[in-house]
Amino acid sequence: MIKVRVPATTANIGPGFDCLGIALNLYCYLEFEEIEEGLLIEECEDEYCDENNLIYQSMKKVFGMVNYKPKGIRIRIKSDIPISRGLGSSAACIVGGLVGANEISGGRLTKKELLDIANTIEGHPDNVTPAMFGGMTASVCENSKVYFTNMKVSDKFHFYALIPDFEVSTEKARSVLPKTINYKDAVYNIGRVSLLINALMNGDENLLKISCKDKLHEDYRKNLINDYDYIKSRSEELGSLAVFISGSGSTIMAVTGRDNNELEKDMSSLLKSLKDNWSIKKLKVDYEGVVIL
Ligand SMILES: Nc1ncnc2c1ncn2[C@@H]1O[C@H](COP(=O)(O)OP(=O)(O)OP(=O)(O)O)[C@@H](O)[C@H]1O
Ligand SMILES: N[C@@H](CCO)C(=O)O
Repeated sequence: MIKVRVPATTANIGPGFDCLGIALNLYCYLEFEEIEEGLLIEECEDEYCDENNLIYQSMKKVFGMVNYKPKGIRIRIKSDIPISRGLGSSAACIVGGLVGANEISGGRLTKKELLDIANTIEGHPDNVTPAMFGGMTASVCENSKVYFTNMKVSDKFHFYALIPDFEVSTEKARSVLPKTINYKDAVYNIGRVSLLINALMNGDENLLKISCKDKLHEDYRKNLINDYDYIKSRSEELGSLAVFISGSGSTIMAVTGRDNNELEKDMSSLLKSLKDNWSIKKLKVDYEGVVIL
């Protein structure tokens, strides 16, 4: 039996739409086994418990590429990554499925080759790259190949995920984006994402404050997240250096410059006063990416 652990990921990080992502220490655990026949998916939510399951569909891509025909497949899912909350649950399924299938079929593909397949399935590389390799990654895709760089985030920064009980699917969150953007907005983001990478690596708090801002997706998506503006402004008042939509939402990510117990306490009581149920999770950067346990 093969056991795989895949980290959650937060993508975009403000201005880095579809490019920047960070792996976090919240995990999806998967077990894989070749069985005599059929498809057995254990501990899976009913709506995902069939042939269309994203983990299984990802496995089939690897089997097809290396021409391996398993008799049957058993998958067990134990995931702490909430679904459709902007913490990379789909990337974790894809990366986990690809790595599991590669192990079952004799380990013929490299991690880099698996990343290229993962990106094709997900449609953008910003979650699957850190899920595969860990750390903070900047990635782009050219001719179906992912080119990326892997970086360390300064230990100075702390990540607080504010996770609501409602989902926002990536499909929905992409459907509200405009078809074109204007030059000014593109320039706004290009400058900021360049500075943001530097700020996160070097622990530059002032630069983080200025650079973690976005004009390409936040304004269009925030209406899908109840109380977004209120939570963001209160969180900034309480000492967050940056507050952004994690991936395509619905989670809101707050970054602080120190271990801020006060912020955690104050944010918890603020979130309790809202009409939806929100939880707050303090997360660290994961530097391992997917691992075979
Ligand atoms: N534990 C799971 N079991 C089965 N399928 C899952 C699981 N987690 C995620 N999925 C699949 O991933 C889809 C959710 O992907 P979606 O892109 O909407 O959200 P996300 O990946 O959590 O968010 P984001 O991409 O913004 O970080 C589900 O509809 C399902 O197909
Ligand atoms: N970059 C992606 C991340 C979510 O999958 C988006 O914002 O749509």
